[in-house]
Amino acid sequence: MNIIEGSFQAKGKKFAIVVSRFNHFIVDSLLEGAVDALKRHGSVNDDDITVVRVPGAYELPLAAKKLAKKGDFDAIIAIGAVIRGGTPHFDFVGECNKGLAQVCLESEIPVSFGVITTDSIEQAIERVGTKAGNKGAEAALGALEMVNVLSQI
Ligand SMILES: Nc1c(NC[C@H](O)[C@H](O)[C@H](O)CO)[nH]c(=O)[nH]c1=O
Ligand SMILES: CC(=O)[C@@H](O)COP(=O)(O)O
Repeated sequence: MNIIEGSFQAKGKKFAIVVSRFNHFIVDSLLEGAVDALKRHGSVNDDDITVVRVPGAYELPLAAKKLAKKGDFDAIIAIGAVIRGGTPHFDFVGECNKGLAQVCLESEIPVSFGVITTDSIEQAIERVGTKAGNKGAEAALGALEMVNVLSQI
């Protein structure tokens, strides 16, 4: 039986992190977790990490598409925090995953999903490094593994 699975090792590989500024007090911790994971687990050089900031989660897919089209990156990590408010706006902004998945499939470049969608600030805080881990780091680990897996297919 042949099994293809990836390690996290990615020295020399290039990563773009597209990060939304909305809820920056949360997103900053997601970004920190993602960069830490790339460096500590992937041995990725600082110069091989590019951070692109956009206003909000709604803008993540367009920035990811432009980055994928440049062809300079082995993977893209999308980081954001969509926190439910008092209107259905959450339901629309949170759908940025559909655009990100489309970029991933069309470009055949891994676009990992580090956008948290929570009903409360407390839930968001739990997902940036307290009770529920750091979702930015998780997204980075997913990108590291996919770069390796795709290189073996
Ligand atoms: N409410 C949140 C937003 N809203 C802003 C949109 O993402 C977008 O930037 C705006 O509609 C202009 O096009 N964005 C988040 O990332 N998180 C939110 O909770
Ligand atoms: C996720 C959102 O768009 C949200 O922050 C907007 O808040 P509101 O629904 O109260 O306008």
